[in-house]
Amino acid sequence: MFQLRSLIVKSRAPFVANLRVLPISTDIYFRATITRSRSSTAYKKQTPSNKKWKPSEFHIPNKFSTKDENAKYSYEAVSDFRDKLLYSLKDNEMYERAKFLSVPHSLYFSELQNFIKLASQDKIDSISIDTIRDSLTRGGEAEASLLTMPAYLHYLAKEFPDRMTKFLTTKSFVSTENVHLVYLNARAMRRKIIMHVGPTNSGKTYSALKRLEESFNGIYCSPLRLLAHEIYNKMLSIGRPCRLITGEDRREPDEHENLDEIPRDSKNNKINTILSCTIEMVNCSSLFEVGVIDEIQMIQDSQRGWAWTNALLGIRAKELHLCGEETAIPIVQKLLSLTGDSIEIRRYDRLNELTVEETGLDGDWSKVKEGDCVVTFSRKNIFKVAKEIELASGMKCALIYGQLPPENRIIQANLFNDPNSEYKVLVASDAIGMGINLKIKRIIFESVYKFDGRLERRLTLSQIKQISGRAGRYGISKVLGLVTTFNNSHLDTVKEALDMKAGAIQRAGIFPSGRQIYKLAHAFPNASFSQIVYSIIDTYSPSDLYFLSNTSHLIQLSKHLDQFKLPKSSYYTMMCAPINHRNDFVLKMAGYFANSINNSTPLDICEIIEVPKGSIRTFETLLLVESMHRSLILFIWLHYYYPSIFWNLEGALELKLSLENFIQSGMANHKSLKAIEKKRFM
Ligand SMILES: Nc1ncnc2c1ncn2[C@@H]1O[C@H](COP(=O)(O)OP(=O)(O)OP(=O)(O)O)[C@@H](O)[C@H]1O
Repeated sequence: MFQLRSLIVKSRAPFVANLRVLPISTDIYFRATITRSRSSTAYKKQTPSNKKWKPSEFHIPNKFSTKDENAKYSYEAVSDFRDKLLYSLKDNEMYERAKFLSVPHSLYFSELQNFIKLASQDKIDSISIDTIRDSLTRGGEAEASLLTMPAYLHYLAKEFPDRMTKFLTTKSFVSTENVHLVYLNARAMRRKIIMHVGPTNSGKTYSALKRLEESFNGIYCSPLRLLAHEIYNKMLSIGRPCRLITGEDRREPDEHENLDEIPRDSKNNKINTILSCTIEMVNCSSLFEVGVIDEIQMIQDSQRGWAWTNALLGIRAKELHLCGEETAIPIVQKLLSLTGDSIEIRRYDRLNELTVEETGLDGDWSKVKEGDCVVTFSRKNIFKVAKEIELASGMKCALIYGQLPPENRIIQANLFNDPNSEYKVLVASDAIGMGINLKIKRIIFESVYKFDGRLERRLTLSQIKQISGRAGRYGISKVLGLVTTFNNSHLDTVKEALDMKAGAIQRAGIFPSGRQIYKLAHAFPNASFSQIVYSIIDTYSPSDLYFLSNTSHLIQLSKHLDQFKLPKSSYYTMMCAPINHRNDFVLKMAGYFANSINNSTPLDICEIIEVPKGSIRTFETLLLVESMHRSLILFIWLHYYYPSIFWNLEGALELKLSLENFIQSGMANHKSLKAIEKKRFM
């Protein structure tokens, strides 16, 4: 656990002492790994006759398949899956979850063997061997248990309904039937949906935005903060009053416009504006003439897909434009067949050709040229690669990565786009993978594998297409787009991905709604935050149309916040708040903020965080300042929900600007940043 320095955090701040003692267990859900190995004979002995279980399936597939593209299957993990399931379901923590839903002890343990036998014979409706096997190999017992526990409880409810009444009541609260009817205001209208589909750089968003510009009032939903900022600035630049709402930033038109000159709605005298927001911040209550949802294929994203489902079902726009990949057509059609909205599909072709080069860079950074963007997948690698490129090629690199505040990303993007700047190369993470228009001539994949927190996974077809699509943007870059790889051996993977069609999307992500949380919190008045979260996960019924978005971050967050006895009314706010559960500093600050909510203690962030003196000399300081910035963003977010607790917004915004300037000074000097020994910062 790192120590906060008094230099950076004012020592009189009350939380400093607290922070040092808070136990943060990052391995609660990811501790289980696959350790036992089996010989192939043992594997054969255990393997049921089911033909799906072929050892060949458990190696990294050479070719992309639409079914599974990425998992590094471990054959050992599959061979003893019965033991693992039994072991994980017998775990006391698992039984506690069942107990919370009033499952009798005797029933829970007496039926376990039977359930596992049936599951291994693929005779349990709600779960297939394939899914259990996938999750065992991907995430170990902990992840598999997130799937098998609900399956087991559903099995018990089917076989012993009289003994599972509480489970059945809770299940009815989180039902996935008629999700579309939750949005009654949108259901009260017949919307016209126009779906713009095609490859990257084909002008889909351009066409939808043209319609938005002409509209009386409208909403643009972005997959990224940076893109929401880009559209906000674009609208202002053409004289359209625009609002911006992202998890961390809210801007109203009166900061930029003369209010008297702005056209007003004749009925309620409200200003007619365009709203540019990140998709999680979508407004489903106001009525818009035109709405635009960008990158609709993200509806299948395991973490964030729910936000696209929510926007698609909930936006109250007479005309709703969806931009994205062709693969999203089936799921959109299925959902719209329920809502009764009309749909028109417009197809687009790529405006600029995209070519994969004949060879990679052969592992040689001196082959990098002006206008290249090198894509790599960790913050640590971004700095390392940039340094190597600057040494090998003599060209300066701009850097863009996920943790960098959007304001700093914009500065870096502008430095790269400006032909007169000395920054000729961009080194970026996949944060540039969607929508953003950068003057990139060639994309270079430093690797085609990305660590997802547990395993190195090959990039998906969609990721490779999206990232490659940043090269040769029509109207910005005058040349055709080029793509290559740092390692020659990765080139075929990229070629293959760009030639392949991704499979159709069949299911949309969903996430517990505020209403469900409210109902459950009332049904279980003494329950902790994590018990409420588990009760949703455990009673969720699989559906052909929806899947429950990845909840592991929510579990970790809720367990952490359990220590602070949050009021129930805050559960949903904290669930949606911008809290990166992998960032210890932010997680601790979230706990501290939760404490303030619990005690109704007013908090001035300027009393807690201050900009460090001097300059950034180490990666650690840069990361710490980035984490402080993220905590500040969380504070600002909470201000909008609890203004009397999280007060002094003006001071917080000033501090935000100072931190961004400080970060910028570190970025300008990134080549001379040093690492101190603690690697965990990176
Ligand atoms: N008709 C047009 N006239 C001028 N510029 C255009 C036109 N159509 C597209 N562009 C420009 O081409 C680039 C790519 O367009 P756009 O962002 O709409 O592509 P897209 O299909 O949405 O791609 P992606 O999915 O990669 O975001 C943008 O810079 C856009 O401004």
